[in-house]
Amino acid sequence: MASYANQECFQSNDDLPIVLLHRLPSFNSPLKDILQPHFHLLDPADSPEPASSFLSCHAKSVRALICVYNTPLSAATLNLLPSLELIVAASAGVDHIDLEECRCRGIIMTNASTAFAEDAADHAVALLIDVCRRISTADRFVRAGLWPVKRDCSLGFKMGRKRVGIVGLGRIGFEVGKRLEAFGCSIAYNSRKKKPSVPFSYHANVLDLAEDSDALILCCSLTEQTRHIINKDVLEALGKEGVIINVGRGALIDEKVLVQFLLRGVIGGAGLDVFENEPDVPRELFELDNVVLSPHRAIFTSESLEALHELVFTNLKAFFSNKPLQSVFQIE
Ligand SMILES: O=CC(=O)O
Repeated sequence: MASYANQECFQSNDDLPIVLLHRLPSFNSPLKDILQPHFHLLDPADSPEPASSFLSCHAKSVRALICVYNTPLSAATLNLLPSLELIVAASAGVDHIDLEECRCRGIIMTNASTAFAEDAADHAVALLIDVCRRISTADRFVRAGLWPVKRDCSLGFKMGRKRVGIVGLGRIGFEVGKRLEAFGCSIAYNSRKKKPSVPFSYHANVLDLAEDSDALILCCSLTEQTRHIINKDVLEALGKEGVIINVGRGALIDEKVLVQFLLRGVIGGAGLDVFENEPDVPRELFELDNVVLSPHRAIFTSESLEALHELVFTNLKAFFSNKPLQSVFQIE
């Protein structure tokens, strides 16, 4: 359990560095209590004014902003904050933030990948095991009362010793690789650059990676370069026993093609935590036993939220004391 004891003693709100909150969902509400003694928090949600006039009124004083979960942060909102220097993204993915605007203005960004990596990786591996071993299907079978009346003879696939390709070897991807190595899988990856000192083999493009893999696990960020990185050709290369797992963002995959390929048996199965138009999930997938679905919850454990709150606190403290930040997201 982290300690947030007051390291400095402030007399009033006027002494505190000002931090703006951008739409805090209820599961992050402890964050407010953690930050309140150390920062003067501005939360447009607490004000009767419309968010834009609230922002213009406080604009000059705001140097740091916390952007929670996936609420869009557009150039128009950023333009209301001319003094902004730091965005603390309380998410691993930052595709909801106008990165181009941040890059032009030299705004620094931190994200939550260090806090979320282990739990997101556990979820990716759980989806892979579930797709291969049909655990959710077996659960539905038992709950439907079918066991006493018929035998479940559907065969799954062995997961150990498979060739797994990881797309995006950031913190989450690396944790996935570590876990699957312990299952005897051979691990390869694709990312923008080959990583020095990583024990996994590198493929410079996703198509080659898919050709050499029994399962692909998507852990990369969604950017203009990675949108639909998993297209018809990549899925065909993965092949009819191949499995795809996505804990990154839905739009990494051309979802219409994926659905067609699953229905026609062009690929072997999918474990999906994220979708192109959340919370809409293509209904055709509901009938398929080789597909496991979860509602964008790979990072949701109480421990990872606790780690997130600690990371947000640490980064804000470091920023206002001119110390190095953790988990800086490189905007390219
Ligand atoms: O999907 C969750 C995140 O990006 O943190």
